[in-house]
Amino acid sequence: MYQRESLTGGSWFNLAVANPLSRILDFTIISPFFNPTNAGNTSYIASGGWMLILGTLLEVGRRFCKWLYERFDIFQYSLTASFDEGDPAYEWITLFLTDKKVWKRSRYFHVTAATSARKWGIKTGPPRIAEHVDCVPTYQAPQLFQWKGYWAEIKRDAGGFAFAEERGSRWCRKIYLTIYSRDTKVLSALIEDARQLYLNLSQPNVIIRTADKGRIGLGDSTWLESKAKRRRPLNSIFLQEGVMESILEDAREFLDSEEWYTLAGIPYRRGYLLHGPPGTGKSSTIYAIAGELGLEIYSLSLASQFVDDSFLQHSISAIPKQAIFLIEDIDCAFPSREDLNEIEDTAYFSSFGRKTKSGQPVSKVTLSGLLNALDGVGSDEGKIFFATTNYIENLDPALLRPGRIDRKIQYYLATKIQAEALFIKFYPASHTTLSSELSASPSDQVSLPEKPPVVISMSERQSALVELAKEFASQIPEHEFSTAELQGYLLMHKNRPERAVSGALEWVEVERKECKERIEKEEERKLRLKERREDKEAKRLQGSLARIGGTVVIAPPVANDASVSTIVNGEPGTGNASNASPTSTEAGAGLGQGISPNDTSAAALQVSSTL
Ligand SMILES: Nc1ncnc2c1ncn2[C@@H]1O[C@H](COP(=O)(O)OP(=O)(O)OP(=O)(O)O)[C@@H](O)[C@H]1O
Repeated sequence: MYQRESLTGGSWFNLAVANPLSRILDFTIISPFFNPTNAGNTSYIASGGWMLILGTLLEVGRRFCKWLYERFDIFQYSLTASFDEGDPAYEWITLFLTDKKVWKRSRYFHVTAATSARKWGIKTGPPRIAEHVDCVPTYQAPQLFQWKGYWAEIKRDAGGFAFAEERGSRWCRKIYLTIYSRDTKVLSALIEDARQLYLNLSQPNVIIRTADKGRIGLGDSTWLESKAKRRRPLNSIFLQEGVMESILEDAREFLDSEEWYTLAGIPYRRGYLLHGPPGTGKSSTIYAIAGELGLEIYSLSLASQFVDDSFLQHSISAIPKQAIFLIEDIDCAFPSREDLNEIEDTAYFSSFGRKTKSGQPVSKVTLSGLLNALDGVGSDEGKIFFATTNYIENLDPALLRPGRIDRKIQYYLATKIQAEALFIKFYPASHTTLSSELSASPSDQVSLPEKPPVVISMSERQSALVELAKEFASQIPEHEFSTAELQGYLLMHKNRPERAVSGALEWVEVERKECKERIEKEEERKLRLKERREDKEAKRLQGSLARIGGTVVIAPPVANDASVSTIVNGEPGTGNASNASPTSTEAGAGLGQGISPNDTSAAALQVSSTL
């Protein structure tokens, strides 16, 4: 009775709405199920029912409003975009925020001294605490700022673990940009503004991105590591005449002809292979071209233990349009037969994966995986593919076919002309002092006669240096040393061009001697490996024959493996007779022991039956 009174008496709500409804409920819906004499209980249940209906109506109303809001854009006054770390757009926006000094009210900063993380060399963050670190605001608390009259807000995720199939988890960072406008063009304009700023600021540098397995995860965020390398002027690289110009022209033409490729139905991509001895300028060429064309480099090492076929596919498809995809030392994925044998014999597992004894990593990428990745969707968007190798002969013809590799450019050891150009570049007249200009220093007293310092004009110094360069070049043998080696030598005499010239002949002799020793050591190593392999094969064969009741006679190695015949006999029914063949390979196969085709020297094993 008390409850009924409290519901029906007193409040405006009960009088105006609840009362009539509860009566209806009382008499039409609920009453038939209860005893009419028990009026107190009935009204309690009726009020509950009414509350239920009211709640339902409110929820339906809320959902309806939400539906209207989402569908008809009535109440929306802002647009929000999110940026994932690892995506190039994330970098554009962080640089934009830094440039707009949005960090001013930030209270949290990330400090880094790692050069790889300090990207543009601009004054990022607050006034620098020290020149040796970068302070970058974390934007963990939302920050409001104005851009071209629009209010915007920035917020960064504190981070969270995102899980990616097969690849474990990574710490995922996002930036949310909310702009208080209903026009998507405003948002696009802001992002374009950020991109332009990024391009302008990074112009003196080439941005090189590398894939990072540690944080690979959802979406396309594979290229998490990036570093900025100072652009290298084209004229600081000395190649055979016209080589640099022709690559550059070809790449420029390619970048300008997207429409032509589309009309012709040809996949819009271009591949270059730079091959030749180490230290001849292959990588330097690529960096210089990237700087000249304003392209970013996405560099992947096939030797990395986390790079397998699916990673390769994923990372190529994550490269944006008009960028350079670079694979250095592409041959490492396809070792020569000799290397394969070595890997087989000596491979060991380190904490960084499988390596040969000499420390050469063994790639997990297969040829078909690489071909698929290069042919796949990801490779079809104006990407320029560059690969370098020291051993073109190890590459499969399938990889070298046009469409995958459109141009092959050979690099050579330095010529005299290159040596001369390098010398001149090394000693610019404006920054070089000739020893004749110096008063003899104590260290020079032994080798140089004491002379009073002389004053010479810049042009005189210039012509003296040109003469020195010619003299230097005349002492360097053609195609014997790489440009990197010559550079290393000149670095030893950075401020003393005359010394560089006078010591060149001696240096050549020393280098030749060291090179000879290196070659001899390498040959010895190969010989030891070969002997060990032959020994192993002999033991394997002996073991097999012992099992089937034969004997093995090991004949001395012969010069021409192919001329050696192997006689295999064994118990009837073991298949030996039918498998007897002139090559040890087949003989081995007949015994159920596979011998690699390269082991023809193992054909020196002559096997005869005791039966
Ligand atoms: N042709 C060249 N002109 C100017 N500098 C060169 C040239 N070749 C090599 N160098 C110098 O030698 C060093 C190594 O060069 P780079 O890495 O480009 O050679 P590479 O052919 O790519 O070697 P590797 O095959 O071992 O990767 C760089 O510092 C570069 O400045």
